[in-house]
Amino acid sequence: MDIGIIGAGSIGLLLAAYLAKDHQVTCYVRRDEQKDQILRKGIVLHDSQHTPHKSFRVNAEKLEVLDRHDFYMVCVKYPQLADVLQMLEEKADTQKPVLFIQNGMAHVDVISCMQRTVFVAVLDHGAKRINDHTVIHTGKGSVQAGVIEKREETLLQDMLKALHTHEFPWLYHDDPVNLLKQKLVVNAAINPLTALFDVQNGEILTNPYLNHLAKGLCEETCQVLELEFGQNWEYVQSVADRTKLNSSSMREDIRRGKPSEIDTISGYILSKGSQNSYTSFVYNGIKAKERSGRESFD
Ligand SMILES: NC(=O)C1=CN([C@@H]2O[C@H](COP(=O)(O)OP(=O)(O)OC[C@H]3O[C@@H](n4cnc5c(N)ncnc54)[C@H](OP(=O)(O)O)[C@@H]3O)[C@@H](O)[C@H]2O)C=CC1
Ligand SMILES: CC(C)(CO)C(=O)C(=O)O
Repeated sequence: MDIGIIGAGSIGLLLAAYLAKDHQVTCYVRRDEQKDQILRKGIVLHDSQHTPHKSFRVNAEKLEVLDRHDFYMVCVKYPQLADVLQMLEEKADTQKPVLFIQNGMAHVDVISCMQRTVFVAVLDHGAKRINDHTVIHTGKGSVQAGVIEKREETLLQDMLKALHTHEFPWLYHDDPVNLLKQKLVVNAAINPLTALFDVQNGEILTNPYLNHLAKGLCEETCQVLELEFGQNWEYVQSVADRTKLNSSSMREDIRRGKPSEIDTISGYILSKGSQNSYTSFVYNGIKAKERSGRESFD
């Protein structure tokens, strides 16, 4: 298949490296330096500490020259999604499907209104970009994708069969919105707290005050999403334990002065419910951090 991957950060580079083995891949980036690095050196993938790294040849282009492909995959973070959607509307082949892999849920409302075939996916891979053309596969998992419109099921299933390998599984899920909801509970309870208090994920379990706040966030999120609390709170705690030494993506964004995904995580919950005092506090707290970060760069 001929695949266009938009955004070559941790996830875009990871997908591009694995797909390049069997498919023709073009990475769309926004900086000339990144385009040059990928074209000159290929994508370097470190998939474990014990195997030598491998390099994969892919094409690279600036997003402004977005071309025709069989399948588009959007791998930018939520704050950059609006620019990409505009470019897709203007330049991408309207007959070809687009897969969105963002965390959070605010994008679902937006993409559901697009006049084209859209799919959503949830990844449980861990990936970390170490430079413009190198990515470490920090945690192996799968990509689970599903449709928004039932009538597009067969098309997606056929495409996933073409992408799937034992080494890097691409799986069909018949209720992707539910998967996104479960992931949203984890991100809503862990990400803003770890960013506000500048702690690793494990502190949610070991600091009783943070544990109390995380539980409150989890309760509010489950209520808005109409999910059972007990099971989801267990899940949040198991993820915090499994990733106890990780620094959450929101903490990293705030530390680097980059816009976070707060609007599609806590912001989405606030947009759907009214009595959410814990969520409102962390939402405004992260917004305040983003604002002060920006002022210090001005
Ligand atoms: N990392 C992970 O392990 C996981 C991430 N996710 C989700 O996947 C999504 C992507 O995450 P991740 O890869 O970590 O994010 P990154 O920040 O690493 O990558 C985003 C990339 O998008 C690029 N980008 C931004 N705007 C544009 C644009 N207009 N045109 C072209 N490229 C653009 C950025 O370019 P530049 O380098 O120039 O800033 C960057 O390379 C997020 O929603 C995240 O929540 C989900 C599961 C796991
Ligand atoms: C699961 C968790 C919290 C792992 O750090 C994550 O998804 C993130 O940081 O965005």
